[in-house]
Amino acid sequence: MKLVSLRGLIVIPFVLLAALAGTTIYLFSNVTLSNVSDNVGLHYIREVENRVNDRVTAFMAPLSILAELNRDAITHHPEWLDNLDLLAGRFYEQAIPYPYVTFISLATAADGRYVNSTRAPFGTTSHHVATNYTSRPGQLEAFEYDPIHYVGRRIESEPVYENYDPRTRPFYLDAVRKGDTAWSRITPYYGYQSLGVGLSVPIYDTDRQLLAVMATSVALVALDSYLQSIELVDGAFVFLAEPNGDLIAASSNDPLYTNVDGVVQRVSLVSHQNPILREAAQQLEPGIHRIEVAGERYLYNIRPIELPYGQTWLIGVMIPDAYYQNMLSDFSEGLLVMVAMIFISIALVGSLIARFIGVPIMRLNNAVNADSLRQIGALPNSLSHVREIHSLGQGLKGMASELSDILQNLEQKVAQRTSQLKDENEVLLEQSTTDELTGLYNRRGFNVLSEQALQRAEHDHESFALVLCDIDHFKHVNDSLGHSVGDKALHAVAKVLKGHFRSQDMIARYGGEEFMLVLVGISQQELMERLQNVRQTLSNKPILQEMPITLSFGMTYLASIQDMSLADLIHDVDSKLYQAKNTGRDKIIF
Ligand SMILES: Nc1nc2c(ncn2[C@@H]2O[C@H](COP(=O)(O)OP(=O)(O)OP(=O)(O)O)[C@@H](O)[C@H]2O)c(=O)[nH]1
Repeated sequence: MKLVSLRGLIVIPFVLLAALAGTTIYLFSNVTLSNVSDNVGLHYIREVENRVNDRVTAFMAPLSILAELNRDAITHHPEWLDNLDLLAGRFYEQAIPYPYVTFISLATAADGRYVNSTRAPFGTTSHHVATNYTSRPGQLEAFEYDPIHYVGRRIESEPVYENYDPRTRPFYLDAVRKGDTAWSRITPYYGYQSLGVGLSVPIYDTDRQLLAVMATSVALVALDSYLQSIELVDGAFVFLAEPNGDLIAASSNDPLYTNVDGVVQRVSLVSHQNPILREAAQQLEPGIHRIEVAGERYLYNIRPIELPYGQTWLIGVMIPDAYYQNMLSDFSEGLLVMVAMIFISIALVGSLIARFIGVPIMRLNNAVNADSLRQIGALPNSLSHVREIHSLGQGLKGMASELSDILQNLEQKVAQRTSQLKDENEVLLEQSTTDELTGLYNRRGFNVLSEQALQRAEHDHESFALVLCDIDHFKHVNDSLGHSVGDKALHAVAKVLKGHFRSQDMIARYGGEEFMLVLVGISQQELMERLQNVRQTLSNKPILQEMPITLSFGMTYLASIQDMSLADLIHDVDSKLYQAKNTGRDKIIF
């Protein structure tokens, strides 16, 4: 089973969570920002377009209003055509509210009479009327407006045109050709720095006979001034153009037409000196476009303006991406900081949780796994501020303290019990190696100690002697005096033997009435002396009054151990004892 550390379990998910949250917020916000920025750009474009659209629509409205107003009036009052002076006054007064309306004119179809209200494109200073019938037919002259007679004093400074037949003029021909209201081409006014456009209306009688053509025109310089007056963001453009790309007005202060040697040519977007407008000319379909010029990207929209009588103009607005990207860059930076803060906060919370939970639990874990109750006892009382962990720590400390006491008691008891067992073992060992009747070692005692004695002698280069002695005719003692007397005799013999040997010498009851002596580091002479003394004592101080007790001895003596096994030695003393028994008893054979 793969194990995971608690700290890792807390920190890693938190860090992953923080990274996930941060990335999600960042990506989501970036997408949102991107949408917002596009929307900001579009919103800006729409705003400009709406303003231009409203302005153009409002600016151009008088043309159709005046055209329709006069067409309807004259259609219903064809008799007015008999006195064109009345119309001179009417046209002059109609032009007053509209400073950019340059001409309101009328030409009769039958005889080519012509009357107009004329004004320079830039204001009211030279507003007057003109006719081609006042002095003599066909002579076009300018007159001051007279509020009573309408056609007042002739203006000497204005030129006079002979044989002026309006029916040959484009405004007249356009209307007649179309048979309905017609727009004129946009052309510059002669002698004025302004483009102009006109609307001409054929007026018919009830039999659809052409009575007259009424026309009106407006100077477009105001639209150009208006576009230049709009406060645009840096690098932005607004233009008003015809669908073929010919410019009508633009926010840049460039000429809208050229006049080379009297040849007038409109400036078109397609051949404009500004590369951005040239690029814009490639996409004149209504809608949103993206263009790029010299590494600068633009959001660009074309919106058609539908004027009356089938005329369409285009409004183009371009704004550089940098505009709204700059606007939003501060927000993006703020967003980055915010994302970083969220990331750091979540990671910090994870670390704090890891610290408040993970660290104390790790300390608990280390203490518990240290194989020492003392480590648990040494844990601080304020292990953690988390209640459950604090409680766990306290509980473990309590358990450790209790266990420590129990162990201490247990150790004491074990020590006591061990000591007792040791004593008991010693007693048992002694009992198991001691002959009950004589108090000497028994056969088991002999087996254990004789081997040790042999090794000690070999190690210390000491002499080693083995003596086996047997009570003579002991069966006779038992048989004649009884077993209890026999036992008493055995006990007495043992006592005699003990009395004649050193404390380090081992004396064992080897068989029923057989005794084995093991002696290390004793001279053969001394040994012999001691054995003789035993015989002497038994002889001098009889154990039993009824009969003497004698012993037969088999003895083997080694001044140094030379590859002799104990079994060999025992066998040797046993044969010698047998020899003593067979040769009269009460003797020592060695
Ligand atoms: N009372 C008493 N008799 C014992 C004890 N152990 C052995 N005996 C007796 O010792 C006698 C030994 O007899 P034997 O082996 O014939 O030897 P013996 O009569 O001493 O003859 P030799 O050894 O040849 O001199 C037996 O009668 C045993 O019953 C004991 O613990 N108490």
